[in-house]
Amino acid sequence: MLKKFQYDLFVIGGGAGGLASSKASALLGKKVGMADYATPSPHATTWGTGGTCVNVGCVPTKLMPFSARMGEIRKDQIAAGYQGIESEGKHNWKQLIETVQKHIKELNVRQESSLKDHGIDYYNKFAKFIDRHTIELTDVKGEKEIISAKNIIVCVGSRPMLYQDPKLVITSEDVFQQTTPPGKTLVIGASYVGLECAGFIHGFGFDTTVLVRTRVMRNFDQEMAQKVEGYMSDNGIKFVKRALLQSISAVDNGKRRLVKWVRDGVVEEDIYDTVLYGIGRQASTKQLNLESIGVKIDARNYKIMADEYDRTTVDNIYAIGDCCLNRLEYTPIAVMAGRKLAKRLYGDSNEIMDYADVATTIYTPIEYGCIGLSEERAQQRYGQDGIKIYRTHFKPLQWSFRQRDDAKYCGGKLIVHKESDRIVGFHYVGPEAAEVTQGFAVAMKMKCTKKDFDNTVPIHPSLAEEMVLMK
Ligand SMILES: Cc1cc2nc3c(=O)[nH]c(=O)nc-3n(C[C@H](O)[C@H](O)[C@H](O)COP(=O)(O)OP(=O)(O)OC[C@H]3O[C@@H](n4cnc5c(N)ncnc54)[C@H](O)[C@@H]3O)c2cc1C
Ligand SMILES: NC(=O)c1ccc[n+]([C@@H]2O[C@H](COP(=O)([O-])OP(=O)(O)OC[C@H]3O[C@@H](n4cnc5c(N)ncnc54)[C@H](O)[C@@H]3O)[C@@H](O)[C@H]2O)c1
Repeated sequence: MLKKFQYDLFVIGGGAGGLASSKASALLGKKVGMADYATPSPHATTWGTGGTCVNVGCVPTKLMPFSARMGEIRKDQIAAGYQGIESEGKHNWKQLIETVQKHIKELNVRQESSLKDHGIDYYNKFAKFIDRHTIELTDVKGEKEIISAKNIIVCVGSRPMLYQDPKLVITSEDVFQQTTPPGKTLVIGASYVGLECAGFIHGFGFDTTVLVRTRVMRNFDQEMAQKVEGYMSDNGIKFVKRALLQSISAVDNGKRRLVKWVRDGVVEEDIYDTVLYGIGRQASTKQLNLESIGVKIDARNYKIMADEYDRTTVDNIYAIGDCCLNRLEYTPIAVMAGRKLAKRLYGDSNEIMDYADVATTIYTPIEYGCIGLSEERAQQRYGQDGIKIYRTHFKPLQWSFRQRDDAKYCGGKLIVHKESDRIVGFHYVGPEAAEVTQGFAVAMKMKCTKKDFDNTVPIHPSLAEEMVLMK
């Protein structure tokens, strides 16, 4: 019998969700194709296979803070008796970028060979719908080809939101590739991207200011947000709060940026070498032709409307990851959603994603990890009398080598629903927040109670100190 479609499944987007769903489908015996194409940023930055996380997201944003911390550790090494490192030393930004990019290139190659190993046809081409089963693919030279598929998964992710003068401002997409040091930097936005970038730029010794429209980390537990902000500002990062950006213009023969903002009705200004936007992201769905084939997208942010089974409004088209409405924008979420979707489509599973109690970490100079509700949200849900808060403050053992006044910002908080004794919020500010929070994520998934927590024996006395106080 003549096969009607070239592919059982075609995946648009080769990021976290695309790689996971295409490989899982191929392992279940399906003929799979995948297109991935990074449209250049306004600064002509582009990248290879693997999507946001590998190229311009998790991987570089974690390598940079780790690298920045190495400078900090130098001071501890001296106190711990290491010799010959007394000089402050200079940091070479270009060397750092080359090292980070080398690692990313290795990941790109690994991704491509893994696709080959799975028998997946990979197209480094921009995809656009012609109809619900037909896709036009365009390569970098503008050459086109058409493919057809029975099912299609859209996981095109998102790109940084650009506000004023994109040519005068860089984003998280550009900063990891530019070999010239950022110099004096203004970061606009004070959530994940803004604070992580401000943290590592300052960590490498550059004068750094964060322009904050409302509050720092406004969607997070505010007590914890104040700890992160306090630590960062005690260490020299400046915060300009309740400030509305007014204009950005090129000065000094185009080399620097004059930025004006309004605060308390007064216009203030300063000149920076670099201005970086970290003001959120927008789904990359605009040029996909989705609406004309019947796939509904949200008019405000162009996100695809998909149900709990990841079905769009067209029955052979599915959507996962950052391009979907009301999804958490994290790599492991896109990966898990992709695998589960493949197993529902081609395996015997009916399992859907559970988005409750997902752990997250912001890799700020002092890391913050959390799971579940903030104190503010818990109060809204259960009322002020319906919850009990347990707090701890501690000095991390590894910070004992020298006097650190900023240790006061380390701390944690458990939010407990009084009636059921269930822990509904976990918050931690301190070293290795990602690892600590990850460990607790399982307990939260198992609907751990405060009593379970009290009965858990810690691994190490220093952890005991951190945890006992929460009891
Ligand atoms: C700076 C930064 C740091 C981050 N750090 C973390 C972190 O520490 N932990 C974490 O969990 N998450 C982190 N994230 C979020 C994480 O990167 C995303 O949630 C994840 O990449 C989403 O995966 P995705 O598959 O939905 O989309 P993406 O990874 O964005 O992949 C989409 C792919 O589709 C391609 N594409 C788009 N349109 C087309 C088209 N028409 N044709 C062909 N290809 C197309 C894109 O170029 C891209 O390669 C970070 C994000 C950023 C920006
Ligand atoms: N560690 C991690 O897991 C990690 C790291 C980076 C990014 N991410 C993911 O990427 C997504 C995007 O992160 P993000 O930080 O870009 O977006 P975000 O939506 O989390 O925060 C954007 C911030 O910019 C502010 N803002 C918006 N417009 C502004 C303006 N004109 N002027 C000043 N401030 C403005 C907002 O108030 C908000 O605080 C997040 O949802 C997150 O899930 C995750």
